Amino acid sequence: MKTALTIAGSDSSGGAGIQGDLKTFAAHGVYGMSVITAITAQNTVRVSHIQGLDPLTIEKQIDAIFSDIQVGSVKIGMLYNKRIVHAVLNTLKKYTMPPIVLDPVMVSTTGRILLKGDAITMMVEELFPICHMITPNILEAELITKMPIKNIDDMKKACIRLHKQGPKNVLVKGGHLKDTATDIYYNGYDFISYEHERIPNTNTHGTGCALSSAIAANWSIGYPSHVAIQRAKSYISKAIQGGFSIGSGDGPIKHFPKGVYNE
Ligand SMILES: Nc1ncnc2c1ncn2[C@@H]1O[C@H](COP(=O)(O)OP(=O)(O)O)[C@@H](O)[C@H]1O
Ligand SMILES: Cc1ncc(COP(=O)(O)O)c(N)n1
Repeated sequence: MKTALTIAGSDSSGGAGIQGDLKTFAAHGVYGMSVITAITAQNTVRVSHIQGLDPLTIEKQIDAIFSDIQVGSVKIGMLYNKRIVHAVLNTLKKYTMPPIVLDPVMVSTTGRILLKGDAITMMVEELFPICHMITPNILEAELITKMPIKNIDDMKKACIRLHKQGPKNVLVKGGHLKDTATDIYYNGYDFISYEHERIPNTNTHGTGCALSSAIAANWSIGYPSHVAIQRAKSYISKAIQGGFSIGSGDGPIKHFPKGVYNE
C-alpha cells in the first residue's frame, strides 16, 4: 500500500490544510495519515480562531506513526509557531525520513497570519535543510529571500537564493502572477518551467496545500520529482477548473477521484 503523511493545520471548512491534503492523497489512491499541528476555525471568508497544539501532542502523533508504519512521503504545511517548528523538526530527526515536501504556509488567502514572524527564521535555517523540496508561493518567497518577485526571471533568482538555504529542490509557485500560472522548479543545476494559463476561477481555496500533497502522493507512487510536479500541476489545474462556491467568499477546489485528472 502506498502511504503519505501530512503534518499540517486543520481547516474547519475542509478546503485547505489537513482536510485538503487527505482529499488529495485519496484522489491519488494513496493511503493518507495526519499529524495535526494547529486547529483553525475558518470558512470561505476568514480565519476566526487558531489554537496551536502543544509540542508533546505533536511529538506523540509523529512517534505513533513512524514507530509502526512505513511512510512513503511527508508533506508539511502550517506550523504556526516556533515551539511547533521545533517539535516537528526534533521528532522527525529521530527517524529515517522518506522525502519531505514543505509548503511554507505563512498567510491564508483570507489574510490571517498562519506562521508567526519569529518562527520563520527557525523554519528556514533548520527545517529547510532536511526537505527534499520546498514550495513557497511568490509572497512567501519574497519574505524569505527579501527580494521583490515580479516575473519569471525574479522567480529564478529567488529559487537560487532559496536553494542555498539547504532544500534539495525548490518550486516557486506562480499562482499570484498576473498573466500566467507558471511555477519554476530548480534542483541546483537546472530550471524547469511548469506552465498553465490562468484559470478565471476565484474558488482556489486550498490550491497550494493540494499541489504539495499531490507531489508527495506522486512520490509515494514512485515518480521522480520532475514527473511528480508535472502530474501535480495537471491535477491542480483540473481541480481549480472544478472549483465551486459553498460560502460567500472564495470556495474550494474540486478533488477528482483517481483516474480522472491525468487523462
Ligand atoms: N487561477 C489559476 N489558474 C491556474 N493555476 C493556478 C491559479 N491559481 C493558482 N494556480 C496554481 O496553483 C498552484 C498553487 O499556487 P499558488 O496559488 O501560488 O499557491 P498558494 O495557494 O500557496 O498561494 C500553483 O501550481 C499555481 O500555478
Ligand atoms: C490550516 C490551513 N493551512 C493552510 C492554509 C492556506 O490555504 P489558502 O492559501 O488556500 O488559504 C489555510 N488557509 N489553512
